[in-house]
Amino acid sequence: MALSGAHKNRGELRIHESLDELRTDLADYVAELSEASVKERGVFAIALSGGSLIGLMGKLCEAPYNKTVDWAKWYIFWADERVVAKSHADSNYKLAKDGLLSKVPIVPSHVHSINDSVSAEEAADDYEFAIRQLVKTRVVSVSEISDCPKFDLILLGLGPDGHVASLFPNHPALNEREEWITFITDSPKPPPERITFTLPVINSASNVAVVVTGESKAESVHLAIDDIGADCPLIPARMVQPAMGKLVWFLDKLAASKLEDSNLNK
Ligand SMILES: O=C1O[C@H](COP(=O)(O)O)[C@@H](O)[C@H](O)[C@H]1O
Repeated sequence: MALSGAHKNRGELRIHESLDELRTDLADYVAELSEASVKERGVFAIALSGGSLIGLMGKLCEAPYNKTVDWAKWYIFWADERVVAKSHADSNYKLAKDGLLSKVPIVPSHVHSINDSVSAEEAADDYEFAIRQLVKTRVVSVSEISDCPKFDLILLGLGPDGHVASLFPNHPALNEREEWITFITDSPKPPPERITFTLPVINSASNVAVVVTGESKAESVHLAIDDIGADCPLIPARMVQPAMGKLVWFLDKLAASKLEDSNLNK
């Protein structure tokens, strides 16, 4: 790891010299959380995002992880999904299926993807209902301080505009406090129709990791993490603040290039 650091409110920073190093650290991190969760609860409830994240998780399909991780105990969810057919190139499910899930022995019935044959609103309702059933059976545990599900791990990417999951800057979905899953039909990034975990669900997780690479995201990383005063734009990534859980940022050098030195152990 090139640098590490910690911001008092905004989590642990892991900054990597190369993408290869980041991929290995991310695979180690996910494998360790999986092992701890299976030991404690018998299952590992993990929520994925789309975008560049899945490619960065690729090492999990390789030795030693493909053999050592207890894949049969994994339950897979999506922190956000585009409301398109599962075979569509824009589908976050398809991305994860092709890049990860088809390469490791996941139990097919443990893969909880959205209903893609209904409207975005119905897909969000259906997904929340499905998660509520899994909370009842303790596949997903429940937060001690809210009525929200407590995922063992939520993995997020970051858009150059500061969006996480499908929570976009200045969008009303950011204010949703009642629903676990909400929907949007006007995403500024195509495709327009999406469902997304709400901030209360993200912030109820036991662990949240935000995985960010590339210079185009450096400004958003700075705005999400650094202390930049009251008049700074409140981008969605800055609102990711797990109440009881642990937040870790996996960054490459380019994504970290605008971070203030005071956050880094140099
Ligand atoms: O639209 C989305 O974008 C973000 C970021 O994607 P990236 O390719 O820039 O890493 C992603 O995390 C989210 O799941 C996806 O729906």
